[in-house]
Amino acid sequence: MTETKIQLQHVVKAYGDNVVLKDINFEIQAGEFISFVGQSGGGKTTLLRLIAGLEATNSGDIIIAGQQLQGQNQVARVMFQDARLLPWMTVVDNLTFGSKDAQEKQRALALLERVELGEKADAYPSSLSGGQQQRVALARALMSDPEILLLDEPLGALDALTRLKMQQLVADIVAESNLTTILITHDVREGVLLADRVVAVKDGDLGLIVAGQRHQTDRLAIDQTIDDVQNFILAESE
Ligand SMILES: Nc1ncnc2c1ncn2[C@@H]1O[C@H](COP(=O)(O)OP(=O)(O)OP(=O)(O)O)[C@@H](O)[C@H]1O
Repeated sequence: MTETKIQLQHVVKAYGDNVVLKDINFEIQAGEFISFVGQSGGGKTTLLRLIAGLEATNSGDIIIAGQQLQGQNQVARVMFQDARLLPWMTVVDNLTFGSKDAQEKQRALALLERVELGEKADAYPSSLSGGQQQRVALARALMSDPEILLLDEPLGALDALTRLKMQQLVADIVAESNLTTILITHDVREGVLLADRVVAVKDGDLGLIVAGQRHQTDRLAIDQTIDDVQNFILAESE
């Protein structure tokens, strides 16, 4: 039986007169991978911040595993476009925040191995490439064994090849851990390839929801879905 992990019920968010999210109703099942795509300013990041509990709704409810969200979402972790590592701490200390606890350090080292950065545990962030820093950020996000992973354009600043490799790593780790995942991306292809469902967020609404291509290899179907989503985004932006 599937468990509903995230429920958005009549969610409204405004900044002053600017109504950013109008009346959002959406459910995400445990283990699902959802991509939010759409043009800048559509409200994607705002939606993610509400689910993370970093901001409050004006009205409506956010329910996490059956419980109304109040304050910060304790079972979710967010990964941003920039890695936000602490420059004065080594890579492993960025995961443990300098804790001397042996088990915690063990877990951090295992996660660094998982993101293929075991040999960089004692390095400082400034000696790492952008892609490596994002892998550290991913490992750090996993330290608390979250149930929900919120990805706010985490691959946006990477070069094309590094980005493809990171997409695969994210897909593998999410699948292994059965994480419920939301990805915000401007890259419709990325959103379609990684997700179970793709949501085009437009003018404060969830305008189009289509099946993504996670676990699928039918190139024609993938290309068709990408076209459909791109056409929708462009058509709506007149
Ligand atoms: N803290 C804030 N105060 C005032 N307005 C805000 C705030 N955060 C977001 N907004 C406004 O909310 C709207 C939606 O922003 P949001 O960042 O959610 O869009 P987005 O779809 O994620 O865009 P992008 O893809 O560029 O990140 C924009 O008009 C933005 O100016």
